[in-house]
Amino acid sequence: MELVSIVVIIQLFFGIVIGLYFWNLLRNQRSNKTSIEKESQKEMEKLRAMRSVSLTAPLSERIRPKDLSEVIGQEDGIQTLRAALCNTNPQHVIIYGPPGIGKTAAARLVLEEAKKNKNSPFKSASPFIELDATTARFDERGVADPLIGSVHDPIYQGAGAMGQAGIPQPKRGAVSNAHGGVLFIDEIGELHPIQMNKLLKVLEDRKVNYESAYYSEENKNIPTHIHQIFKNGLPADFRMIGATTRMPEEIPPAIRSRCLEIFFRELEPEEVIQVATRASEKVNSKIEEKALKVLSMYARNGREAVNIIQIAASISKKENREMISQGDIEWVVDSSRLSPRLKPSVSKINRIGKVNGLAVSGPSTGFLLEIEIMILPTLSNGKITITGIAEEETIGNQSKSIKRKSMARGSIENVITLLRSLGVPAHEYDVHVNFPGGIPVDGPSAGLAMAIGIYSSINKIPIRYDTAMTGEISLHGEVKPIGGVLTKIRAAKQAGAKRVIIPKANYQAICDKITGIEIFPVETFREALPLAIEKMEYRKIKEDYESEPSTKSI
Ligand SMILES: Nc1ncnc2c1ncn2[C@@H]1O[C@H](COP(=O)(O)OP(=O)(O)OP(=O)(O)O)[C@@H](O)[C@H]1O
Repeated sequence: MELVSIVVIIQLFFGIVIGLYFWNLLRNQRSNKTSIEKESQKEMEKLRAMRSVSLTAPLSERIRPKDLSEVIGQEDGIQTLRAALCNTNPQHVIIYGPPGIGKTAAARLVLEEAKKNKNSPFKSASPFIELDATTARFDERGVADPLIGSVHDPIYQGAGAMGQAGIPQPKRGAVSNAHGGVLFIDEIGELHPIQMNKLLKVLEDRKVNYESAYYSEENKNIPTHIHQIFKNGLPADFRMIGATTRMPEEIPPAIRSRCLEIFFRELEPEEVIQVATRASEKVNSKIEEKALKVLSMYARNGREAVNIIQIAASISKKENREMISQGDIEWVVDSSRLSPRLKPSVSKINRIGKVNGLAVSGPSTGFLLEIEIMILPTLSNGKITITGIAEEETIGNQSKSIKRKSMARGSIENVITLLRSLGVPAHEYDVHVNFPGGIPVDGPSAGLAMAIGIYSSINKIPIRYDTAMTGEISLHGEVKPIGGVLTKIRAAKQAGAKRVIIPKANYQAICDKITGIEIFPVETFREALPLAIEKMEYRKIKEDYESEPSTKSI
């Protein structure tokens, strides 16, 4: 009897101990939970307080165009963008252009425009997902990849309840979030080559395939949706809009070949004025006309124009003035150390050995380039000196590039041979060609201008100051096509040229849309010459070299 009561007492004792242990555990859990909740409440308070504070949005955001028609100066680019995306079969596109000219603004608006077409595959709920390639870094082990997505394997911290159960969890990337809509990749040229290759695969397959060493088809713990994703991939059917300030050659050909390429151009001073005027209206300020003029000399793009207005408006308001003055703009320009827009203009007189060439820098910025040529009787077989141009240039892209000697020298040699074949004794002179201004020039497209310049110097015939020209020249005097012709024509017009000579092979009907400048498409040097030099003098030259037998092939 006594033994029984001892056993009961012991059982009771252990029962109480175990009970106390679990009770304590439960209490700890509860107090843990309450302290987590308390902590969370405190953080929520802080979050609410943070959310209640907001500075005003930058002006460039507030005046961001709300409709494609509000994007100034990019009519051609936008027309192509519409053609690419607002139809029954939208295409992937890449938009090239310098910074701050409306690429992002247009990309953000085109999906909304496309949705208005009832035959468009985009639906009202189609998403627009934006990703900045400069910050879309990924982890090589595949733990995190904001573009493609990744798999959280059970070993990773934060894998949660599923992780504890040994379940790998696929995490969506931007390509899947954009499913059924548009994925906008800003600065696509900065994407890491590995991400670029993965992106290509997704564009091809229209889905993302995930892999994990922790995935097993037999694992019954894994939920059906995860089995589905590992077996069939995650849908990623979208249209991509890439934007870049890089040159097309710097973008991998594989991605370029899948996209329609669209070029946005630098804004002209009058267009910068339009953006600035809208910006000043938005901040309820008026602006002097002279102030706008100064602004357009310094702001290279829409974003710069808006930023200048924002600061100038706050100066004028601080001084209780409604009007932004020329002085306000000058102050901003000076304190921001802005240098004036490079704005070469044609000279006012016809000159010997001075010719208006045309160059393109970046994807779509054109320049007028006054090429200077000086000749001196040679001391030893005709020396060629070139200044103002890189002696060596790099061609290719990020993954593969080669360096080569500047093509300008080869181009001048061609020109000299051509002139000699025309009976012009170019070899009897030392020729010095100078490209002032440090503008990057590609040698071949300045061929025609150099030929005209050397011809003018040797024959002492002035070149027309109102005429600009571009074109590669062959040994037989043919004017060969070059790149960026529309940009160059616009640059010629901007610089005050009234006439421009271009290769006939570059002429397109679209050239006629550019008003205020006469365009002369030519096939040969012989056609270009009378257009480029003073009329009176041409008659004489014509007589001279028509007597030369070697000109027949020209
Ligand atoms: N063509 C334009 N028409 C109207 N506003 C413009 C234009 N270009 C720029 N802006 C103004 O400048 C701001 C910046 O433009 P946006 O971001 O579209 O330029 P971006 O070409 O995408 O530049 P980045 O390459 O630097 O991203 C816009 O919010 C708008 O206020």
